Amino acid sequence: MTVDKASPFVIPTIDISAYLKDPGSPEAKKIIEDVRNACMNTGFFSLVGHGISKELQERVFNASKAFFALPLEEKRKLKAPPLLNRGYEQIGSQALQEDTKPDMKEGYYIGMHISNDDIQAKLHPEMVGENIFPPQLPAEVMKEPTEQYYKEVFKVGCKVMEILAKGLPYGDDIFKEFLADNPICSLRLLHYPPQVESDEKQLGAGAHTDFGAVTLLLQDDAGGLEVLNNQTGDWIPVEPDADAYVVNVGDMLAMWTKNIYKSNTHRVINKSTKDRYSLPFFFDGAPDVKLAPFDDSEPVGGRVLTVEQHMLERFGTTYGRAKVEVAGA
Ligand SMILES: O=C(O)CCC(=O)C(=O)O
Ligand SMILES: [Fe+2]
Repeated sequence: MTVDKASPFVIPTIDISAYLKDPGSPEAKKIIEDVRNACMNTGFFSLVGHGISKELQERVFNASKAFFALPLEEKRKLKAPPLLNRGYEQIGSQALQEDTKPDMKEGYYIGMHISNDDIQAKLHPEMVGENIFPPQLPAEVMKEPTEQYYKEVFKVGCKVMEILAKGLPYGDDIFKEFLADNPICSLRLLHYPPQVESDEKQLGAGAHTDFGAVTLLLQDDAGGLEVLNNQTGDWIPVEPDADAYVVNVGDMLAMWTKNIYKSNTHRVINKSTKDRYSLPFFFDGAPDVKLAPFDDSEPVGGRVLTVEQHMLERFGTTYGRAKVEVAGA
């Protein structure tokens, strides 16, 4: 499909409940088509009918608020090296965009809890291992809701991967290896303070594409997420919708499909006058899977990375860049 140059920039709303009920139904076929079209067009869609309860989502937002309200000195203790995708990162740790100030957001990563003695953790010590939680917050406040939520969004993410496979011409099991043996995913709690002064170099999250296969994002009602319309250069706001996950294609899907599926640029600026909280869930997959085009043609850029190599490169670039800024400040 070619995108009509005059076509408006649309982030469609796709209700997947009929697919969840019966993946063989005619309604499910339409959902597969709609998801495929969204991936080829803007790389974004708004997913409803996911089945995750408001109550659980609310508990996770509350966990996030309780955590970020802790004193900075206590939050700073919550790191789990050599793991890169667990624990706390303070404001200014990452610069998702080049030539900007480091991002004005703080975050907390939670993953699949796997013992550090497990062979997978030993093989992939930067990406696979144990979750950590602040001792100050009772388990029912942070650990339980966030780990439960991780499980439920993971299940929806697996369904999205299944729907994606069915919309591609490479067989329904094209992501089998990617989804095998506890694929790496991260739930990220994010907090953006309000940006009182407008400074074009200071973003909440600088313009970037996501690193993984897909992202499932829940945002609160503050607004501030914007997607780039590549044809016009305009930034299109993604309006908050409490019922919806903003789902977007990440770099891995773009690499596998040679950019037929668009890993689109987006950014966050919290222009509201209150704190903004969001919960992206990144589906990054099995670390040894190769990010080579599915059609066996030459990869864009000529180089094939594994999931892990790609993730470490993107973590290294975006966190490394912020370190340089801080050091030179
Ligand atoms: O906070 C958001 O709404 C989006 C964050 C984001 O794009 C990311 O963490 O990759
Ligand atoms: Fe993102």
